[in-house]
Amino acid sequence: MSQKVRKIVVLGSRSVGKSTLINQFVNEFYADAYYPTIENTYRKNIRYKGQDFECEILDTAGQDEFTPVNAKYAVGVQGYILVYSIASRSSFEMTKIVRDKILSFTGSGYVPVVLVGNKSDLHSQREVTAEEAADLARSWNCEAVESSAKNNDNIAKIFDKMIIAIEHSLNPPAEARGSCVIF
Ligand SMILES: Nc1nc2c(ncn2[C@@H]2O[C@H](COP(=O)(O)OP(=O)(O)OP(=O)(O)O)[C@@H](O)[C@H]2O)c(=O)[nH]1
Repeated sequence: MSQKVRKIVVLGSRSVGKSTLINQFVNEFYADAYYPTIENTYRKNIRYKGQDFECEILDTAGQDEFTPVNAKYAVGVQGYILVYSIASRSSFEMTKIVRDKILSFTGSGYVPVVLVGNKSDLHSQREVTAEEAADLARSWNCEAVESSAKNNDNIAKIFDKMIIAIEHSLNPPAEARGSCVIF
């Protein structure tokens, strides 16, 4: 069966673990060292419902409120993984700013997103509850996942949920498409 290509962009504040979680997923590799990313593309196949998806995953430099969303992060992109650290409220707030920028750049009211609270191993430093992340995700009509790239906890789940969200957006159920009845 032919492979479908899915382009996914990973965005979020600096040092929340974007590169680390991608490396855990793609290369099963974890490093404690921190090297700020400029930009990197990774590839990995994901199998979902008997279909293979060739995922192109774009790792980006940490965002702040002044970082523009450029065409690279929008043209041909089907889904976004927005990452914050559960130990950083400001990084959680940044996911809202980044999503708003994507919506205004693409001129759409909805984009497939998985909201990821990484560093879930840092229990004693937690600043963002799982409930408020779930509430935010619900308001975006998307899913929230807490992960630890350090412990390889829930990393594959992030990408599974991303593929599901993209497939739903490309093939919405009939009622969401506004089905008609022919007599
Ligand atoms: N405790 C803990 N540390 C993590 C986790 N994920 C990443 N880190 C650490 O956090 C630091 C930053 O990780 P990166 O993956 O480089 O973060 P980034 O978001 O790609 O950073 P930028 O390239 O600046 O945007 C590194 O020292 C990682 O080892 C995690 O799940 N738990």
